[in-house]
Amino acid sequence: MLVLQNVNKQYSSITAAYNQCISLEAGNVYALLGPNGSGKSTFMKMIAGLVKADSGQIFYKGQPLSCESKADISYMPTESYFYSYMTPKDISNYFSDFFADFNKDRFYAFLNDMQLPDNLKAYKMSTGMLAKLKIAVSLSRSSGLMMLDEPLNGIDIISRERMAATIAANSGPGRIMIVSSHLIDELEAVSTHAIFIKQGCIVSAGSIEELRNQTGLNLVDQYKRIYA
Ligand SMILES: Nc1ncnc2c1ncn2[C@@H]1O[C@H](COP(=O)(O)OP(=O)(O)OP(=O)(O)O)[C@@H](O)[C@H]1O
Repeated sequence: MLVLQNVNKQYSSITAAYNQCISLEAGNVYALLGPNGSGKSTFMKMIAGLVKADSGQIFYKGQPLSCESKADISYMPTESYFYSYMTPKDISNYFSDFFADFNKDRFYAFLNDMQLPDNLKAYKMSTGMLAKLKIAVSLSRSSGLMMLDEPLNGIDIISRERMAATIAANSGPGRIMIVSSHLIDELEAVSTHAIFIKQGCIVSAGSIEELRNQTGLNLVDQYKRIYA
């Protein structure tokens, strides 16, 4: 459903050369793993069309990326992107104006589940509340390809497990979910596949079960073996 062929992005500090063909299938949750600066966000931003690859090609549902395909692809950045004066209620109006697939009922159900008030301005929210709000906004769209960049950052340990489970519960047969995180334990519990990135290159990828069988290690120990 999503194919990257020899995609390459050159920055002065690093060449992100995802120098192989990788294919991602609907129904799966991909844990995108790697240390700081390894190229996880760049990988997602190229798929979202926010960073232009210098070479290589990206195909979504059999077609090169286009305006139509981008309408079905969502990317949640690491940073908070809300206007400080907006409440969740304002944010739901704002996003439903921007995105035809934004479902307000689903958004309010997430607010309720996450115990976020709909009338509190963003500047009054804690880091964790803003992180949950970003997840609520992202999951309220019906994109076929959903990418969440470090969604668990700033969320307390109890809520984190719930948030990870909520993300996994919103994957499905018609959707590819790609989630980056340094919280590998939480992510392993809810992912079907893992992609390890090192200095801009994919160094290992596959289903979590396959990778466990091949290496005899859980994801944390595979991570240590690759990067330590
Ligand atoms: N706009 C940019 N201009 C120049 N270099 C950039 C730019 N964006 C990213 N980079 C470089 O590309 C490399 C990969 O960055 P990226 O943000 O993709 O890493 P990451 O794996 O998401 O890191 P982290 O875990 O810290 O978020 C880094 O060396 C970074 O400095």
